[in-house]
Formats: sequence, structure tokens, C-alpha cells
Amino acid sequence: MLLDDAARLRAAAAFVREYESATLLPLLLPGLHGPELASVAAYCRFAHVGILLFPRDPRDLRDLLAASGLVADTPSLPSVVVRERLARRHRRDVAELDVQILRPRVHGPAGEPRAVEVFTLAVPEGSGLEPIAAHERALGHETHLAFALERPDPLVLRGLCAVLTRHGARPDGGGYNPHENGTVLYFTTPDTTCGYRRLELYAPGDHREVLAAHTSECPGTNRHSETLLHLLTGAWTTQALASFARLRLPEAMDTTVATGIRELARRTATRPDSLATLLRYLTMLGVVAEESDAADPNEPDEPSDGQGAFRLTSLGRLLRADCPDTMRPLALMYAGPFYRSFAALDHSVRTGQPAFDHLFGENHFDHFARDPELADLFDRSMAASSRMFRPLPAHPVITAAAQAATPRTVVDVAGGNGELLGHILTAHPSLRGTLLERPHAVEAARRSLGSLGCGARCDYRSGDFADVPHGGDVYILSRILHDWDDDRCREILRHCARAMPAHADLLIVERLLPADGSPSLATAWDLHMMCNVGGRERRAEHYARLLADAGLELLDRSPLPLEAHVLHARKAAQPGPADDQGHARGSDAGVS
Ligand SMILES: C[S@@+](CC[C@H](N)C(=O)[O-])C[C@H]1O[C@@H](n2cnc3c(N)ncnc32)[C@H](O)[C@@H]1O
Repeated sequence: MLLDDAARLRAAAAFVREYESATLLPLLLPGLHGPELASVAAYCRFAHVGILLFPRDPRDLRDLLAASGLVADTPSLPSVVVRERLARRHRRDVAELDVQILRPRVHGPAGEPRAVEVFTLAVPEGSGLEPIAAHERALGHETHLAFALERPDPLVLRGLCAVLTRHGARPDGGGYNPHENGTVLYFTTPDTTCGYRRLELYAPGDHREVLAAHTSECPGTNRHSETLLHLLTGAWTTQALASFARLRLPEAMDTTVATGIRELARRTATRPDSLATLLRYLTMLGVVAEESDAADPNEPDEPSDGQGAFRLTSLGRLLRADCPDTMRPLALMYAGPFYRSFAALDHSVRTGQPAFDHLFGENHFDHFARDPELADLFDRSMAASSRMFRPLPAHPVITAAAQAATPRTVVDVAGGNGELLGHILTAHPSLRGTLLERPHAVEAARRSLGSLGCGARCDYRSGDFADVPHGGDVYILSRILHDWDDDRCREILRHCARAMPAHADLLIVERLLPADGSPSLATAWDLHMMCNVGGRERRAEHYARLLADAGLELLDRSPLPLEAHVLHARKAAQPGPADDQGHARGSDAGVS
């Protein structure tokens, strides 16, 4: 069970008031006793309990302290050490993390001046920092007991480090904070009977030499092992999120009021204790948040069940079926057919062939097309990223077409279930649309565009890329080229080029591989394309070359949400090699 922030503060203050160095040290380091314990206790005194909190608004913090019986009468200081640790652990830029320190005073049993050290990272709604808060709240990586050196002498500091490690403490990093000219050395401790598992030695002054020796002894392999464990268990994340969606938990939860486990189990026909295990994991992922273990607000007469109460976060809300930008179909897809194919990724790497085809015996478009339920799930999972399409109706090519004196036609080539065309036609009542797709998708598009009220302005063509309708004004290839290898892309682009009148524009929606190797969703989708469809993501220059091979010229590009881009191309002034090769024309069907 996770305590709320006020309860954590009260518990920390009570601990600080109760313990002496000499009684506390053996709880952390069993085996430290007798004269050695007396000597260590004489050199370092118990100074504070450190905790990390995540207020929505930092201005609430002093009220929270007051509500916990604590007063911070000094200004807050910027944290260096904890901030860097958080940035490293969560792979964030330090600039994103404004961590502050306050030290409300508390007295020890004999009136000694001590403190509760309160680190805060403000997590405003929608800041994207919720997963960090959820992870840290659940695992308490920064919670610690601190001992301050009475004589901050490098020799004493080294001696204390040696004694602590001899009794099982393991170096766990540290740092120097220039804002207060103090050095901290962290250790993890072998015993957690006192409820804490990290110990800090605090030495006033700059002791970076000792610090360097201490951090060099941090088993780098330990940090690496921890990182690797997080990476290796990525599959659990995919499946836990899909399970969450399949069990309809997001729909059973509220974003503002927490619901008790028993009630949630009743609503989703699950076992309360097993559900609690899943929800605790999902708390770490930031899709749900655990609230204090109060009685269930939905059943105020029922006593608390001791298993906590959970609410849906804004991140988790995206997995609700009724959320406008729902990503539920993607959760089911990535944990379903694409999960199975990823297990055969080696095959793709060895042979260059899609693991999906190897596993299912056919290309994924054919496989999905044969199963109406899967086909529908695939179409909906493509539409789940429709946030990507939102700026497209305002693209200059589309607005120019919409403002033209005579009605213009937008041709969406392999337009899926019509999500993008629906956005464009809804925004511009003067435009007409043509959607080319395989037969099952055409039917889905007909239904979806009809329900948007723009069905009457749309033509539907069942066919293949060779059937790209002639005579349109704007052609769209959205997330098509990344499904195919370069040869097939050239073919598709040539079909488009042949169908496009001289004045027509082509818009291509794709993710672009970064030129500098910086992390991007495109790099992940490059792997996905290789494994599942035999396609790939590309850099902008790569698309420019493919376009040029088809007699088209890349004019510009602009960014879209979800790390996508829209590339704008037209027919090149000079005929490209494609036009010289005299390929047979596709269907001559024109746009009406
Ligand atoms: C990745 S989806 C993209 C759908 C849509 N353009 C979007 O961005 O949401 C690729 C689409 O290509 C269609 N497709 C695959 N092979 C095709 C072919 N030979 N001719 C026409 N469409 C095809 C599939 O049915 C699928 O809807």
C-alpha cells in the first residue's frame, strides 16, 4: 500500500524524533556493534529522513507540510544530486526536472536539531512527468536515512565508507551540491527491518575526491543489471496494458475519484488480490494512480479493504474505448498478432523476410483481410493515431484546393477506413474525395465517411495501387510507402505519377528516420516494419530519391504530431527515368 504524501511526511517526522544513531545504525547494518558501533556513532549523527514528493503545484507544499505538523522556515534549494539521479534513471533531460529541497526542522529524542529532507518534483497535470512520479512513489528509490559527519575530514569519510561497506552497505552513487557546498555519498543497506533501505553520509564541504572513489565502487553492473531488467521485461508492459484494456478496467475507473479494489474487481469480474497485483504494476507505468487506502467512495458504508483504491490517470484514459483518441485498438494489436510475430524477429534479421509471413503463412494485409474482426481491429488501430492527421486539413495544398474556384478532388490512395479523408472533407465542404482501397477497407470507409456526413462527396474504388484514379487534384499516400521495399515504393509512386495531372500535388505522410541517430519513434517503427510487413522507415533524402526515380520532386516537408511528417511533392519539371521506361499504365479509370 502506498501512503499519501501527508502520511509519508508524518511517518518520516515521527521516525526522526524517535531514533538515535547508536540504535539506528545496527538496524541498517546488522553486525555493527560494540566499540566499532560507538566509534561510527560518534563520528556521524542521525540528521534526517529524506523523501521525494510530487505535488501537482509546488505552492501547495508548505500547506502540505503544515498539515503534517512541519514548518519550513528557510527557502528551498535546488537539488543537484537527486535531480541527476532521476534524469539518469528515467532517461530524461535534467532541464525537464526541477527538483527542490526543503528541510523542515524536527528535533531528536534529546532535542538534537534534525530535519525531514523533502525533495519535490512538481508534476502538473499533463506535464508528462506522471510516469516518473508513479514509478518513484511505488519504489521509493530516493527515500533514505542520512547521517551527517561531525568532522568532515576526508580521512574520516574514507574510514566510515570502509566500515559501512565491510558491514554490507553497497555504494549507490552520490554527488556534490554547489548550492549548499555539501557532498553526499549514498549506500544501500543489507537489512530493511527499520523500513528504510538507503543510507546517506552527508559531509559539509567539497569532497569530490572521496566521492569519485565511492562512485567508482558503485557496481556499475548493478545499475546496468537494473536497466537491463527493465528492458527485458518490456513484454510484460505490453501485455499488462493490453490486459488492462481487455478487462475493460479503464472504462470501470474514474479519472478523479479512486475506486476500491473490491468494487473494481466486481465491475470487471476479476479476483481482487490478482487485480491489485496488476494495478500496482500499472501504477508504476503511470496509467493508474493509487490513492490513500480510504473506504471506497462508491460504497462509503463498506470498510476499507486494505488493498488500496485506484483512479485512472490522463495517460490511462487513452485506453478507454470511449476516449476520442482511444489507443485501445493499438494495445490489442501490439499484444496480439504483432506480439506473436515479434517473437520470431530473428527470422527477419536472418533472412530479411517478414517474421509475420513466416509465422502466419501469408502477408499481414492478406491475413487481416481474410478475418473481418482482425481487419476491423487493424483499421481501427491505424485510425488510433489520427491525432497525426489533425493539422492536415490546414496544409497549404489542401487549403488552396478548398479555396479553388472549381471543386477539387482529393484522392486518398490506400486510405484505410477513411479516417484522414474524413478529417479533410469535414473541414472543407467544397472538396470532393476519392478513396482507393482493398474491398474490405472500402466498405469500412464507406460506413465511416457516411457517418461523418460526407459520404455523398466521396467516390470509393476497390482496387490495387495500379488502379490509382487519374485526374485528381491532390493525391495522398499516408503511411503506405513504409510498408514496402524500395522497388515496390517506386512502383507505387509511378502509379501515382502517371495518374496525376501536371498541376496535381502529392502529400506523403510518414515518420522520418532522424539523420543524426537521435532517439525517435521512427527507429522503433523501422524494426516493426521489417518484422511485420517487410517495409522500412526512411530519411527525407531517401524519399526524395524514390520520388525522383518516379519523376516526382520533393518540394518541402512539415512536422505532424506523433513524430510524423508530411512531405509535399509534385511532378518534376523534367521527366524522370520512370516516364522513360514506358511501363504499362494502370487502370484508366479517372476521377469523376
Ligand atoms: C498502414 S495502412 C494505412 C492506411 C491509411 N492510409 C492511414 O494512414 O491510416 C496501409 C493500407 O494499405 C492498404 N493496402 C495494402 N496493400 C494494398 C494494395 N495492393 N492496394 C491498395 N491498398 C493496399 C491496406 O489495406 C491498408 O489499409
